[in-house]
Amino acid sequence: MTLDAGAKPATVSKKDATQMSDSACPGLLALNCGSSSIKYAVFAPDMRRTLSGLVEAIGNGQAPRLVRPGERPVPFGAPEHTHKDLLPKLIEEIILPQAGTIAGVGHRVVHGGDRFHAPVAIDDRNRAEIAALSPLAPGHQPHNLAGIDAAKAALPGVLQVACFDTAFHANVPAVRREMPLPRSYAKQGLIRYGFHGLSYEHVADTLPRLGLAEGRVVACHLGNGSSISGMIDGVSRWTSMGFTPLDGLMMGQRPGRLDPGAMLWLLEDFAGDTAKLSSLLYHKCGLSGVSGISGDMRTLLASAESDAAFAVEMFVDRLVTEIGGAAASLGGIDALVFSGGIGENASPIRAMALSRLAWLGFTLDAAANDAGAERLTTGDSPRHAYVVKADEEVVIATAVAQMLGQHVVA
Ligand SMILES: Nc1ncnc2c1ncn2[C@@H]1O[C@H](COP(=O)(O)OP(=O)(O)O)[C@@H](O)[C@H]1O
Ligand SMILES: CC(=O)OP(=O)(O)O
Ligand SMILES: [Mg+2]
Repeated sequence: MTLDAGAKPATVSKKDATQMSDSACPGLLALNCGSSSIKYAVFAPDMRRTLSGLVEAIGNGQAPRLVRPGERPVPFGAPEHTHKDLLPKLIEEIILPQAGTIAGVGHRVVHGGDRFHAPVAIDDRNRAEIAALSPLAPGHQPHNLAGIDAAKAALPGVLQVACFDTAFHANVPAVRREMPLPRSYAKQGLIRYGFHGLSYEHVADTLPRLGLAEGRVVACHLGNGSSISGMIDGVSRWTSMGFTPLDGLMMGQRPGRLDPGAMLWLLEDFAGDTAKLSSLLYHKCGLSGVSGISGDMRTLLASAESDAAFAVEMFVDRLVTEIGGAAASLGGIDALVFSGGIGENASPIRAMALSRLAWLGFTLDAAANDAGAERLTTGDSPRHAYVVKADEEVVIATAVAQMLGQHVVA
């Protein structure tokens, strides 16, 4: 990740950092406000994680839960509570009492538009620019701003850094970034930005350890929001998401790719009420709308209802279709990566997808998949599939450390 400001990072060795006392080593707080969750982590300057947790199931009709490593989930707020309601309490009552001194806070910001291609220190001017992008990510950007405001109120004067989900996809070639519209629209910024870039950056950082520093990798971030990144040598060259996080795969509440004619028909059906159409597309479609039961993959996999099975089947069908599209666009595929809450945990989804991808050279190792192993394919499989645990937080904290001039060498 490169820096927007021309800061020259000083280098702190991991050994030096671990020899300092905690008070001499103020921490870095990473906040990841997603569509249905708030993930947090505090890191020491050597990128050791000293605290982490999440609040999940926000805005899905259930009571949100606070989940901390090694502890039972506990209710945290009421079903009607939004990210904005929960963030001050989370930061002031849960995170800060255990975090020690905080030197900087980094935030996931879903949309950077054509303005932000690298992390920036947040000031009033660029906060306003981030806010102006809210209509392009209404299910995310307001939550990201709520995180920025809550952290600023709790930690006045502390550096706040915005890290953009869109930045990773800046190298997608124009022929895939632009849409088949009159090109004047692309000049106005109506292009495919792609999202989940912080998660894909972590995947790209992990590829060398898997022996995949070079080659064509299709990475699937499957969470409440889901997308695919087609990478060549760790650089994004294809994305399933578009101008907004509505495009591409079927998601928890969002439909993914739709016939534009269907949108026109819906808009007429809603008598031109775009707010009503937006609410349908961001909150009432996908797994939730199709099943009529839940947008939560755990619930659907545990259900005996045929509508749950139908929604799951549609999710997998869309997934393998987009993986095939990414592979065709990259000119082939050398490896597949699953990440995100579904990608990491839902072994039946991975099994269904990999079984249907045998034609691309993936031979499922059912026992490894069921056991949650890192490699999901047999030793003699022509191509391999892996699980990489999503970690947007370490990418965010690294950007904050660099902004503070602490480039840690492990
Ligand atoms: N053990 C599991 N089995 C199946 N699905 C799971 C499991 N754990 C989490 N998930 C699914 O992961 C999704 C949430 O993914 P996550 O990446 O945490 O969300 P977010 O996009 O809000 O960050 C939900 O659909 C949830 O049901
Ligand atoms: C961009 C996006 O869909 O994010 P999330 O997975 O947090 O909904
Ligand atoms: Mg997510």
